[in-house]
Amino acid sequence: MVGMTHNTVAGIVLAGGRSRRMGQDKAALEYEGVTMLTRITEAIGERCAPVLVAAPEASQAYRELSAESDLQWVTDEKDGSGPLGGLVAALRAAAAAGADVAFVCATDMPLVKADLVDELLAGLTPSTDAVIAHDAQRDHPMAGVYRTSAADALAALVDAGELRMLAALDAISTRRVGVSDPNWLTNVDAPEDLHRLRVGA
Ligand SMILES: Nc1nc2c(ncn2[C@@H]2O[C@H](COP(=O)(O)OP(=O)(O)OP(=O)(O)O)[C@@H](O)[C@H]2O)c(=O)[nH]1
Repeated sequence: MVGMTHNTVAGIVLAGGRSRRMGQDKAALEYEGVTMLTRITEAIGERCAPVLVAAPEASQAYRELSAESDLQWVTDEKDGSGPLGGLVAALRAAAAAGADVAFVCATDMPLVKADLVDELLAGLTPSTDAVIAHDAQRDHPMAGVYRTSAADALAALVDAGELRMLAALDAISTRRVGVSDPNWLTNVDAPEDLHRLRVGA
């Protein structure tokens, strides 16, 4: 059955990266006068509760933003385990908050909309652990809905040294779906990406 309803869908923003290509922390970067983190948490907050921000304690985002923030922050269980390690910690926190499913995105996706959450949720079946967005270029594991019950399987991979998101998704039951507006999936890694977005190129 496709199109199940979910009582509680948490939101998870992965925000603990080092932003080396951008040269400054992407969570705190402003787009259209608002920080990326605020834009995204407000957009997904229309559908998701709680909204959790995952970052290692040592990350710039955690050190500089968490104290002043009204958001719920979840620290990675192990530093250096990358987005997958952050996802595991956040899925466990979402489960503890009563959510069976969480929408997951990166903090460098300023065009994420609540409609993306709805479209991915519509693709979740009883036997599916995750539904991720797919476009003509690639799969987008950081635009997906994940069952919180998948946390242990993903944690076992992290413990075994597998930190690649797409490889991890092959170890659980994952569906790929197209979304109606691929712009939602735009991510900005470097200053030129942000420039392109600002000039609408
Ligand atoms: N919680 C958590 N999030 C992470 C971690 N590493 C990356 N992310 C997030 O995952 C998303 C994708 O990260 P990347 O763009 O691949 O890496 P980055 O470190 O942010 O940027 P680069 O240093 O330029 O590679 C971003 O939203 C990051 O903030 C991590 O170790 N923990």
